[in-house]
Amino acid sequence: MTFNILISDPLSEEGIYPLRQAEGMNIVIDTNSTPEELAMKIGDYDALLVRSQTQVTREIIEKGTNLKIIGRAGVGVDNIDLDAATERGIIVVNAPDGNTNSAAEHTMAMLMSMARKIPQAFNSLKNQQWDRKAFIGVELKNKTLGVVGLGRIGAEVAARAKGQRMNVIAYDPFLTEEKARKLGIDFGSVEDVLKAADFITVHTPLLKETRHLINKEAFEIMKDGVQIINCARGGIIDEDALYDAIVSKKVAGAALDVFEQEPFLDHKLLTLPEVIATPHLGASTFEAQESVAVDVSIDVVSFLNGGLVQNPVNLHSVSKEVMLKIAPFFDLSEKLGAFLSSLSDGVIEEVNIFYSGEVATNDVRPLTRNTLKGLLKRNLGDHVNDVNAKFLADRIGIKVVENKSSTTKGFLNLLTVEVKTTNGVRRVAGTLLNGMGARIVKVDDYPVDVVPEGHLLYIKHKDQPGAIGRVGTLLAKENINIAAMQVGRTIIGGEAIMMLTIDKYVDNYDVKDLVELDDIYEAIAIDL
Ligand SMILES: NC(=O)c1ccc[n+]([C@@H]2O[C@H](COP(=O)([O-])OP(=O)(O)OC[C@H]3O[C@@H](n4cnc5c(N)ncnc54)[C@H](O)[C@@H]3O)[C@@H](O)[C@H]2O)c1
Ligand SMILES: O=C(O)[C@H](O)COP(=O)(O)O
Repeated sequence: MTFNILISDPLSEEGIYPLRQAEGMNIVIDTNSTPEELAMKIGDYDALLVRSQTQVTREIIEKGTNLKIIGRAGVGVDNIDLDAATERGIIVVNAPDGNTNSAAEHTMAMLMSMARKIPQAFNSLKNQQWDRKAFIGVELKNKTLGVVGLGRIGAEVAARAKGQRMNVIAYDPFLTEEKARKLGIDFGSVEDVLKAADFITVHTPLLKETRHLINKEAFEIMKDGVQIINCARGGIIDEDALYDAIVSKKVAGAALDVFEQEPFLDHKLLTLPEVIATPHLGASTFEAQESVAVDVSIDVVSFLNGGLVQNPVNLHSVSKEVMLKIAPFFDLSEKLGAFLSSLSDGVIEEVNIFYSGEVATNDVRPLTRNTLKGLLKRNLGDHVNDVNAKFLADRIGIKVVENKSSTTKGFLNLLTVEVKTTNGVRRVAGTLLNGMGARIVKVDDYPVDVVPEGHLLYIKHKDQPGAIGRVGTLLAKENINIAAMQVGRTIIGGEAIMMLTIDKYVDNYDVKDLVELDDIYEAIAIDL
């Protein structure tokens, strides 16, 4: 059997050796097609290998009628429509580790070049100027580097910065005090990091939560003369806000490898002498390119030959028998995890999942992985799936405990998820109502009956007349329409919760005024 493989971005020739030497692989390298041309020819291929340039859109995927696997030779999969691939049963694999070192080294190169104005000085020299006054830099030693996102690359950058005798302070939703102590760095909230740092480097994925994480308000709380680096993803920093912050002299320098729109030839940030930039070169080393190409090539060969893959991004690996019995709970389990990721704050230390009733008589591990997927996705992004969710939880150091009991607890089946964080314990329970779909039936100790979908608002308040009215009036003022409402309490006159379904997406900032109202204790936006 012969498989047709299309490589549509430049990959290392050494790196695709596993593909070249495998039997039955017909490899076509075509890195010049327009999106329209790619859409025309993709139907002939079993596998597509890309970097970040090829946009693997829904249209391309839908035209890929023979496509079985998409390999991303790198980390970010934001150029691939994962939903479309999953819907079409196409597995997406990436190479998450192969370019970590190169991206970290590039970040350090940008940091040092920026601090010592090396690109600007070089340009001046090339223009036949011997100018020693215009390019006075600053030392890194004893300065503070703020790292936002301490994953693979962020942690490598932090280690290197310590080698430069810098102090490092980091924020990552999965960073605990103990982990920070082991790494010899400080930890704090995003605000702590932004306030303390002389240099700030971002290393998060680009997600709804991280888009414009560094915005006008963030610049305002930073030190005067702060310098910023982005070697992660364009869009984490609001480019207009960065421009204004540089012009107003709040920010003394910016080093950018990635941009909101790529590629480009003209960019207003590049008109500023304080900005240095590279055209998305973080992973562009011989070593990284060979390594990521080897990793995806091995996975492509293995998958096409019916084997396992090392780095699945969207694979749902559930056996048919298990699938038949537990598939109805898949969506609910993910929603319970997602619900708790918004409800709980602090660093997650432990997840307890209680299965009771009939469902508990099955192998529920795929449901547990799906719950973890829901829980982790908000911070780790779309590459978390039911296959890699447990692996990621283990890597982060989250203890996961499955508890099973065939006792029914009032429902035929009940899934209860409990998350222990550094700030306490939160719990949510859900079930499937015969013919009526999924319901959340308990939040912490409060009984409710909520459809787990759309935009929800959790509000904790005192159980007394007027609370609902005050909340309704304030939401009306903000033009937030309430579609459904549930109130739950354990004792009359004690604490109670409201669960609202609202018509539009809001974040916690949008509803922060609710907790200023009398007897309203907590207001949390939950997007399912
Ligand atoms: N410039 C390049 O060529 C290049 C090369 C490789 C990777 N990247 C990009 O670098 C970034 C990091 O890659 P990685 O391999 O280290 O990923 P990773 O998944 O190992 O780490 C990302 C970290 O960001 C954290 N995070 C998520 N939301 C956050 C938030 N709101 N605030 C703070 N932290 C948050 C996560 O908890 C995680 O620890 C990605 O965007 C990736 O696409 C760029
Ligand atoms: O996400 C990544 O791996 C990097 O952004 C590298 O992208 P590239 O493969 O296009 O260089």
